[in-house]
Amino acid sequence: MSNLLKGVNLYLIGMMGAGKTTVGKILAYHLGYRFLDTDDVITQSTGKSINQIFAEEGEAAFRQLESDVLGQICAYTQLTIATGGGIVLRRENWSYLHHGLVVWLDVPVELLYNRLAEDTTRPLLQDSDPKGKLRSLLEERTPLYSQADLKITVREQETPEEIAHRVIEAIPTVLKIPSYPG
Ligand SMILES: Nc1ncnc2c1ncn2[C@@H]1O[C@H](COP(=O)(O)OP(=O)(O)OP(=O)(O)O)[C@@H](O)[C@H]1O
Ligand SMILES: O=C(O)C1=C[C@@H](O)[C@@H](O)[C@H](O)C1
Ligand SMILES: [Mg+2]
Repeated sequence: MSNLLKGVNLYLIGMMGAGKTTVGKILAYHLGYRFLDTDDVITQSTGKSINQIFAEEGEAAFRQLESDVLGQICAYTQLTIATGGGIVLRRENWSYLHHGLVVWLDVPVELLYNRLAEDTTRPLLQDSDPKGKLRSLLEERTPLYSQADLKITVREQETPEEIAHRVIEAIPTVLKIPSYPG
């Protein structure tokens, strides 16, 4: 299985709560890849939670950190990377993402909401209408997520293992094998 992607990085994109972190760890295991999460790299390198960064420095500063981290990560190979839900917002991030294979975990708003209802770690959901916020973010970002190489539409009740399995099955249909001159 570790040969499937020939070292090409796999980037998971999608909304908050889509399962990028959860499914990404399973995919990394099956692919024989290392796992990285851009949100975790940011919190570890700054020593601050994402809530804290948003509150103290603002979203724009967080987005800059996110681009910096992505720029560093894409120099490596054999990684499965769970990205932050908003990574798709900056055009420059796509030049990094497209070094690898980009998989969009597309999850209906109802399911996202059920998963995140009790969660206070997503600053953008600290809203009087979190479901409405999820809906408007998804609407705004759908054209961006659609730039992924692969879209996996997640069904209710589908386990992270099942989703990871579907991603692995679909990879050969969209493979990007590095080409070497000569
Ligand atoms: N297939 C699934 N079935 C049930 N629960 C799931 C599934 N995938 C993820 N979850 C749960 O949903 C929550 C959000 O998942 P996760 O943190 O992996 O999402 P994420 O896409 O990484 O979100 P973020 O962009 O905010 O980092 C977690 O509590 C996780 O356990
Ligand atoms: O969807 C988003 O904009 C975000 C998702 C999370 O992964 C974090 O990156 C942060 O909470 C912002
Ligand atoms: Mg995550």
